Amino acid sequence: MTPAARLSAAIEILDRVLAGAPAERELTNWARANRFAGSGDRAAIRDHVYDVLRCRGSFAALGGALTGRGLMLGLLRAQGVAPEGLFTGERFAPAPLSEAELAAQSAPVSADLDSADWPEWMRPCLLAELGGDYPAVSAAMRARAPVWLRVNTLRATRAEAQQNLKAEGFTTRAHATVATALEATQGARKIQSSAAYRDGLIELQDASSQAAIAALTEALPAPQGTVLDYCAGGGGKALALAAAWPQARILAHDVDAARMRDIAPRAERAGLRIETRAPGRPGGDHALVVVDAPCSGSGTWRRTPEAKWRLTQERLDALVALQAEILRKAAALVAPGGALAYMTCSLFEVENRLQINEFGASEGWIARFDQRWLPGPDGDGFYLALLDRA
Ligand SMILES: C[S@@+](CC[C@H](N)C(=O)[O-])C[C@H]1O[C@@H](n2cnc3c(N)ncnc32)[C@H](O)[C@@H]1O
Repeated sequence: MTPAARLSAAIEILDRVLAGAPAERELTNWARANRFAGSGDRAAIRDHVYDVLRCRGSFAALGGALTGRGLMLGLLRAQGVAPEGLFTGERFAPAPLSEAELAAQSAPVSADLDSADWPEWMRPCLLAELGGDYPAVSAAMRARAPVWLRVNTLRATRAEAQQNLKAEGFTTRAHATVATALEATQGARKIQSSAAYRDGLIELQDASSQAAIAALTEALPAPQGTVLDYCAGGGGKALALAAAWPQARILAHDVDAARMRDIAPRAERAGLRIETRAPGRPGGDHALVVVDAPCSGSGTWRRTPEAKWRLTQERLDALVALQAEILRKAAALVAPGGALAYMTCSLFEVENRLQINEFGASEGWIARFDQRWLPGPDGDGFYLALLDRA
C-alpha cells in the first residue's frame, strides 16, 4: 500500500472509532476485509490510529476538525509534513483538501497542545495533583509507550537474557533502577516469537509494575503463609511475585474466571507454580493479599488512548466505589499479622492515596508506605500502598 492509501485506511477506521466503535475491533475488521494488506501496512495503519488517538485534542485543533480526516491532517501538521502530496484523490489516496481544510492548515492554534490531549473535565484535577510534573507527564502521554520486559531471574540473569535476545536480533536496554527490567529497543513487536520468550526467560510487563513488585518484595522478604492475588486477571503480578518469592505459595483469584485462563500457560513457560481459585472462593487467612484493583488505567493511557477519551466523572466515581468494596472484601481475607497490598495503574489520587486514606480510616488499616510512579520513559503510571491493621 502507498503511504496515502494507509492514510485513507486510518481515516476510515478513525471515523468509526469517533462514532463509538472500539479501535482494536475496527483494526481487526479492516484487516479481515482488506487481506491484500501486508503486516507492514497493518502496523503502519495501527500506528497512525493510535498516534492520533493519543493526541486527539491537539490534532483536531491542528487539523481543524474532530473527524478522521481532521485528525490525520493534524498529525501531518504536527510532523511538519505537507498534506497536499498525500491528499491527492488519486487511486486510494484521500480526497484533496477543501478550502476550509486548507485554511485550517495555517490557522493559529493554542500554544498548550499538551494540555489539549487531556479531556477537559480532568485537567484541573491533574494540574492540582501532578503539580510541577504536569507538563512532563502531559508530554509523555502523547508519545508511544516503551515496551518493557521482565526477566525471569529463576531462568536467567538480566545479562544472560539480554545476550540471548541479542543473538536472536533483538536489542534491549537495561532499566536504570529496576533490576528485572529490559526495554525492547529493536524488534519489540516480534518479541513474543523469540525463543527467550517461549522458553520463559522473559515476560512482557511494564517497568513500573516491576518496580512496585520489587518494592513490595523488599518490604516483605519472606511471607509466612499464602499470598493471594485477589484481582489476578491474566496473572502479571502473580507471576512476578512467584518469581520473586520462589518459596511462597501464590494463589490467583478474579471475579471473572475467563480472565485467568492465561495464568497456567504463562506459569508453565516460566517454570512457576500458581494455584488459581474459583471466583468467590479465595480462601482466607492469607499472609498477604494483593489487590491490583480495576481502575481508570490512566497511568497506561499511552497504550490505550481510547480509554482516556471515554472515561467520565461518573465512571471514575463508580470505579472508586468498586475499589473500596474490593478493598473491604480483600482485607477480610488477611490472616492476623498479615498485610494488604493495594495497587492501581491510575494517576488519580482518588483511586490511590485518597482511596487508601478513606479505607484506612473506616476499616482500621494503616499504610506502612505508599509510592507513586509517573508515566515517562522509565515506565507507566502506577501506585502501590502496603497496609497493616492499625
Ligand atoms: C487491573 S486488572 C488486574 C491485572 C492483573 N493483576 C495483572 O497484573 O495482569 C483488575 C482485575 O480485577 C478484576 N476484578 C474486577 N472486579 C473484581 C472483584 N469484585 N473481585 C475480584 N476481582 C475483580 C477484573 O476482572 C480484572 O481482571
